[in-house]
Amino acid sequence: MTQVTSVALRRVLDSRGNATVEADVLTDSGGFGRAAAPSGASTGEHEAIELPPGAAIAAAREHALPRLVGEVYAGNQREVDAALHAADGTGNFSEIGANSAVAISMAAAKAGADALGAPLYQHLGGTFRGDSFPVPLGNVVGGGEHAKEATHIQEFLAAPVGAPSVSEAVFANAAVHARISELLDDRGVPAGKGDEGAWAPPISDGEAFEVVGEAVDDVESELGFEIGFGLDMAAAELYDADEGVYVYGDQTRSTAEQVDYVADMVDEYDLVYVEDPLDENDYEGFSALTARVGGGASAPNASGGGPRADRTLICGDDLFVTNVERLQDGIDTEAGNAILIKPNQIGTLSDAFDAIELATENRYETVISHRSGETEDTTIAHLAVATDAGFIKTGTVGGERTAKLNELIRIADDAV
Ligand SMILES: O=C(O)[C@@H](CO)OP(=O)(O)O
Ligand SMILES: [Mg+2]
Repeated sequence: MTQVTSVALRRVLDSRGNATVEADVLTDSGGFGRAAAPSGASTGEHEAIELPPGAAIAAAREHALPRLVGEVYAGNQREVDAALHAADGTGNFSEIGANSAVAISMAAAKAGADALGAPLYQHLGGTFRGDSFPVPLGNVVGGGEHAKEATHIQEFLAAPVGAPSVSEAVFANAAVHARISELLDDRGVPAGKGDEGAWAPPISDGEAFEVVGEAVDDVESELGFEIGFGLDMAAAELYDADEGVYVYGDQTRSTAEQVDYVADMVDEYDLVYVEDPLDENDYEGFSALTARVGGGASAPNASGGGPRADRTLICGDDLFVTNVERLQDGIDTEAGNAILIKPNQIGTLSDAFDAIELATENRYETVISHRSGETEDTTIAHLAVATDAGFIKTGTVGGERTAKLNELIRIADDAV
């Protein structure tokens, strides 16, 4: 029923106007799945390798398709993903491209779900999933690698941790985004948008903290539930390894100063979430900051599940790159208490699941994430529900972002 009978690959557009890989997987009973690879701009140096789409497609056609078509069952995700690894043979997908691998892996999951007649989240997570939803982290102001002449910090995020439903959470983030536009207008600041649809105003990080803090407070009072404030600092992009300092325009901070700066911002703005506050190789700095503001990596979760609002989440994205070995190093050194999960960083859904499982066993919060270059693909919405993730980071506005947010609303409405 779920035996793979064909895999088609093509180049399609992503949200930045670049080419990316799309895969179609078909099974013998007519199950069909289509998925496309996203692409990062602030990529971690330890990520699986993305090849130019044309090269990734050619290599996957040559090496992977013979191991998939007529050979594996789309309903057996581990078998599909093992075939992709065997076809690649390198450990980091540099032969067939992590972009080809992830597109095929996700398309196979959808084809398996289709053949079995189950929604994707249920195929991936089992029949008891679908009642608990992630808190959407909404990028509302940003710069870094996602927008020129804007803030040094890559993402200022709204985190509607008190929203009574995922739909209200999604609309709360859109309301914060809209409120920021008004506040920037009041200040006479013009603002275009960055790669993920966040406002990209030419203001200092300090001013962005003020504007986002005010917008979050305004929308929180208007809607009557708690909206937290978070950041993705993408600090590896700020770090000058030769000098050992973080560079914010003409200001620099040593590692100790960076830890102090982040801890001060956590206190001042009551941050619920800080991603990549330090360089992607600085486990020590992550553990120092986690000990200071993260409540310790093994702090008990007072609510017994779901988002851990009792502590600031210190999340590793470029640090862990969805990789179980790097996460294990983090667990051993108590570096961070949350992990960003991006399937294309590691190349397959099975590898992403392994990282989620290891994180959960060790009380690390999981945050399922988009990339700055995206498509209309909605797999990550299903992955978040399937794994009971506490958070999803997938933007606030813009078609490729709302595709995932609206899919969460549909899942909650039993409409998928
Ligand atoms: O750093 C990040 O978390 C992501 C997504 O927001 O950006 P990119 O895809 O450019 O790595
Ligand atoms: Mg990040």
